[in-house]
Amino acid sequence: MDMDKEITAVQPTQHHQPISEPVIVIENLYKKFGDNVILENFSLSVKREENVVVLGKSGAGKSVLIKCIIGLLKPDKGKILVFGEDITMMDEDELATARTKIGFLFQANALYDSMTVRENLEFPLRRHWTSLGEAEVDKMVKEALENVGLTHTSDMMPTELSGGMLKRIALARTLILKPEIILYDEPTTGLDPITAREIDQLILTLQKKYKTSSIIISHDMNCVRNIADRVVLLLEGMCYAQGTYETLEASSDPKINQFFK
Ligand SMILES: Nc1ncnc2c1ncn2[C@@H]1O[C@H](COP(=O)(O)OP(=O)(O)OP(=O)(O)O)[C@@H](O)[C@H]1O
Repeated sequence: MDMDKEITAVQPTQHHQPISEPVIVIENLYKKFGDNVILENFSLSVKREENVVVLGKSGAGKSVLIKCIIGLLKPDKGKILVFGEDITMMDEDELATARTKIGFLFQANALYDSMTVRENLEFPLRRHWTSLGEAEVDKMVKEALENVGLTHTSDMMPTELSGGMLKRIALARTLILKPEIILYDEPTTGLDPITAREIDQLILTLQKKYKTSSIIISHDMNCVRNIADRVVLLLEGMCYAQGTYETLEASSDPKINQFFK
C-alpha cells in the first residue's frame, strides 16, 4: 500500500546522528490471527545507533511486531532482516544465535525473584557464554551494576528494590551480553515521572556507551520525546507516518495529532 507518510520537514534535534547503515530492515510484514489482521504491509528500517520509537494505540500490534523481530511469532508474509539475515526463515538454532545480538527489556522486567541481583545478572552470562571464568563473570557483573549506579544492590533480592531500581537491574541484565540491538517494551510504564526521566537518561547514556540500536515501544510521550531519533506510528497495521517527534507533533493529520494532545 502507498499510505505510508514520510514527514520530511526536518527540524533541529538534540539527538545524535545515527549512522545510515541499517541493522534491521522489515519489509511488508503481514500477520493475522484468524480473521484479525494485525500487521498489514508494515515496513520499517532501523539504522545503526538509531533509537526508533514505535507508537500505537493499545492493541495496534506493537508487541506482535516485537515478537516477530525476535522470532517468537512467525509472520504470514514479509521479511525481517537483522544484520542482513532473514529472521523469518531461521530454524531454532539459527534464531538462538541471532538472539544473542538482540537484547530485550521486558515491560515486567522478568527478573527471578528467588535469585539475588548478582545471580540475576550472572544468569544470562552462564547460559550464553559458558566459557567465562569466575573472575570474568565478576568483572562483568560489577561493570553492569556500575553502569546503572546500583553496585550496592548486588546481594539484595529483587523484592527489596523499588520499581525504578528493578528497571535499572533489568537494563543491566539486558546489556550484560553486549547486544547490538535492544528492543524495549514500554520501559517507563508504571514509574513515577521523575524515575521515568532517569530511566530515559540511562537508556540514552548506555546507548552512547555501547553504540546500540533500539526499537522502543512506548505510550509515554515524555519518553518518546526524550529518546526517539525517529517516531514511527503503527496504525491500521502499517507504518502510517514517521518522522522526528517535533515533525509528527506539528502534523495536521488528526490520526497523527491524537497521540500528541
Ligand atoms: N497469540 C495471539 N493469538 C491471537 N491474537 C493475538 C495473539 N497475540 C496478539 N494477538 C492480538 O493482536 C492484537 C495486537 O496485540 P498487541 O499485544 O501486539 O498490541 P499492542 O499494540 O502491543 O497493545 P498494548 O499497547 O495494549 O500492549 C490484539 O488484538 C491481540 O488480541
